[in-house]
Amino acid sequence: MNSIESLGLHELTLPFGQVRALTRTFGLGLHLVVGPNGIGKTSLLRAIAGALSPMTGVIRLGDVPMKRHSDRVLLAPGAPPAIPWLRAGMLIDFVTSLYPSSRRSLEYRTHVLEQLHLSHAVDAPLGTLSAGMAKKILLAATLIAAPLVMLFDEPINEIDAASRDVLLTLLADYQRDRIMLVSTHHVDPFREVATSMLTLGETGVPSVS
Ligand SMILES: Nc1ncnc2c1ncn2[C@@H]1O[C@H](COP(=O)(O)OP(=O)(O)OP(=O)(O)O)[C@@H](O)[C@H]1O
Repeated sequence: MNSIESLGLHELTLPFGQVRALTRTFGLGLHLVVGPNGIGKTSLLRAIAGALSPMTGVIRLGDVPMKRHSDRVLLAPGAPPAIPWLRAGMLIDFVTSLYPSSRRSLEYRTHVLEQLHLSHAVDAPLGTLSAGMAKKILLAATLIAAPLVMLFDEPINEIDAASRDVLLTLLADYQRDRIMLVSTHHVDPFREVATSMLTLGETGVPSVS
């Protein structure tokens, strides 16, 4: 699978956690990354996003090193940047402005914000948002920027059940034309939408569906 629509990890070893000589290919769809605390799930997502340099190994999108495709990958991190005065909507608009070739329409932006009950939160400074609202802002920015590779670090931590269901629906809409990696400790909510599951710290790589 060497088309642009495949994300390949080749003998990847990371400086933190226990990712050692990991080889794996992800196609279109949603892939779970699971494993115990500290094993290296976040580090793996950060490496794919270009925020952490591997010790050894290569990450490729199709045949090309991922670092030459920085406009095609975005990580929704676990927590917002420490810029408390920044209005949430400005963060969304700045992030999405970096993805001109993939970002979605204003109608979709409005749809996502309404569905996640964020319409009023966009005017609030990040530092005044609850953890759950801040998490939803980060998720919304990624969903609206919509690059080929979307990475979500523990996306359903902190968010309420209704928002979780909305998020799962929004993610399902991208199953056919995006490569999504989701790190999580909660597999069950994703069973319907997940294509595969990578379990770090185990030799086997069980399939979800
Ligand atoms: N910048 C850093 N400097 C030093 N150690 C780090 C750094 N980033 C991560 N680590 C360490 O690397 C290990 C893996 O961290 P990582 O956050 O990737 O794990 P994780 O699997 O996502 O854990 P959790 O499930 O608790 O979120 C941890 O022991 C962590 O303390």
